[in-house]
Amino acid sequence: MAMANLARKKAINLFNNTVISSGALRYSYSLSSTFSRGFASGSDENDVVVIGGGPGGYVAAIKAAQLGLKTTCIEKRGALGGTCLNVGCIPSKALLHSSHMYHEAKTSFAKHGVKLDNVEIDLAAMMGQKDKAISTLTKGIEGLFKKNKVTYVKGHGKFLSPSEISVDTLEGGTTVVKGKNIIIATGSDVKGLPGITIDEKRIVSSTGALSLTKIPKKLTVIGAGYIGLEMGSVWARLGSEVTVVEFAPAIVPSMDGEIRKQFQRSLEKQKMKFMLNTKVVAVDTTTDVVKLTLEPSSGGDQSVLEADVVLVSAGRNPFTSGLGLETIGVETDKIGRIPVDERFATNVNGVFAIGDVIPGPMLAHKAEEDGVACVEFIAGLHGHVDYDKVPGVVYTHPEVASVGKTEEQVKEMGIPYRVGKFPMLGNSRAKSIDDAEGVVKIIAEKETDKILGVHIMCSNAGELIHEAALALTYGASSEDIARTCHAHPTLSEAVKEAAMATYDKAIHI
Ligand SMILES: Cc1cc2nc3c(=O)[nH]c(=O)nc-3n(C[C@H](O)[C@H](O)[C@H](O)COP(=O)(O)OP(=O)(O)OC[C@H]3O[C@@H](n4cnc5c(N)ncnc54)[C@H](O)[C@@H]3O)c2cc1C
Ligand SMILES: NC(=O)c1ccc[n+]([C@@H]2O[C@H](COP(=O)([O-])OP(=O)(O)OC[C@H]3O[C@@H](n4cnc5c(N)ncnc54)[C@H](O)[C@@H]3O)[C@@H](O)[C@H]2O)c1
Repeated sequence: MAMANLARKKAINLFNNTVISSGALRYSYSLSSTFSRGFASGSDENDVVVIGGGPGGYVAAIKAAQLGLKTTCIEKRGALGGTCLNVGCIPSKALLHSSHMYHEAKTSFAKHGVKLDNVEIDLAAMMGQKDKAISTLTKGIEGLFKKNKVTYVKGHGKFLSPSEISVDTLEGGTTVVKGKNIIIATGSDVKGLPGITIDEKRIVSSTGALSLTKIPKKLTVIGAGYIGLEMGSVWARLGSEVTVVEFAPAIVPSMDGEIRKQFQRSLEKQKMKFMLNTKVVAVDTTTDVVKLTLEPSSGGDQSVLEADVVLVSAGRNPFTSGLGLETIGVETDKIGRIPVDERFATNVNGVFAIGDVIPGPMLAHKAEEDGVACVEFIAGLHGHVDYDKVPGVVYTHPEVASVGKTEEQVKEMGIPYRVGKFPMLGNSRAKSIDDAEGVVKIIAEKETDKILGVHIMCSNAGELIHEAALALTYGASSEDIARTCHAHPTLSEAVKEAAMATYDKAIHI
């Protein structure tokens, strides 16, 4: 999927040859026939119809409208923003923040000379603050649609033909929306596990875990990935005894091994328990407590674990149910994803797909990048997304953020490399705020010093990682970062020091 730099340069040359006018960029649609079915001439036909109003879909719709294309977005949930805004990124970050404040008030404020009596949780108020954040943001996107003249159709869309979508509208009735180009941005849904029925009360998906009305005494999490660790952290901070059952031998299997070990130790200090190499083989909900039968991943003696609530967070599946893909012949792969080419085109002419429904990391910012690039291709321009440089962040405390290759991947590729590390204990800002857990790790090619991967565990790692993402995007060396002046005292200085340690020596350790 990633477009090579060479292809990008070619694209820019093509762009320069065709569309620059008086110093301003004017978009020429002369190339569009190569990429799409062209553009609408009739009054009721759209240039672009987007099915799904999540981060992939709504961003694609706004960008298409900004490029001068007549655009409609169809969304069935009655609110824009998709999984991310309604039941994903935003509510989880709201609860992570609120629960962190509670935990800090209970465990750290006194050290800073702030004394409070009887710190209490008002769970309803906490949920209320989360809900307010969601509704403000979803209304904000509706405002952006109006500003950019995107038509918003509320309802469930289904293909009648490659250029016609039948919509069962939320207000009742059916309407047909026509488009020269259709973008499928229908996202993903929780992956269920055999024999486990999600009721969103005692056996919950992330959606249920974001809206519990009572703090469970015992919470069992199935899957030590992004959702399990973030939602596990929320409820552990609020007082639940959290046990995470993970099939693989490690938490977040995609993470750099060294960082992952430190991360697990940190979560264990926060009283989260881990049962690795373990699978759930049966769940019994017939009594007051849920009983999970566990077994080693490779088979062996069984044991029983009791919980009040069980969170199923073992991954997500692409969502295309009821979309009528079979009517128009859009192909899907073994796990239901829609394969696309480098222009996000499916096997059916004029039908494109982006975001969680296609292969690649299931992340909101990746879906947004897909959306922009896809409509740029439709408009006859050249989009660009490099999946190797998509940052990933686990928003626990400390946060863990990474971009580029892990040390294990670099080793496997046989590239000679150097590693530079800097512990947060050597960072004056982290020490001054008494939040110095973690490390910055940089991996660079030995011969050229070009940065291959950056892994950060610390408070605000999710903000710090973007310096590294930019460095990777522009092919920077560790010396480039090390010689860039960083403001003092900041957590970012740890990135500079790790870069110094990569090509030479750090100062403050
Ligand atoms: C608990 C949780 C936390 C997360 N946290 C983060 C995070 O912190 N950072 C991050 O980057 N990612 C996070 N994610 C992942 C992120 O939410 C997804 O990667 C992102 O939402 C994908 O965007 P999308 O536009 O492809 O799909 P979605 O956001 O899933 O949107 C698809 C939309 O299409 C609509 N739709 C589906 N079928 C139809 C149809 N036939 N007609 C009309 N509408 C339809 C759906 O209702 C939905 O609103 C999180 C996910 C979860 C579950
Ligand atoms: N901060 C973020 O960016 C963020 C937050 C939440 C979700 N997300 C996205 O949402 C997606 C889904 O999140 P997720 O946490 O459900 O998936 P995940 O892929 O991150 O983790 C799933 C985990 O479950 C384990 N697993 C799978 N089957 C199992 C089984 N039968 N028993 C025990 N463990 C099992 C896997 O080994 C893996 O570690 C992720 O791909 C992620 O991209 C991102």
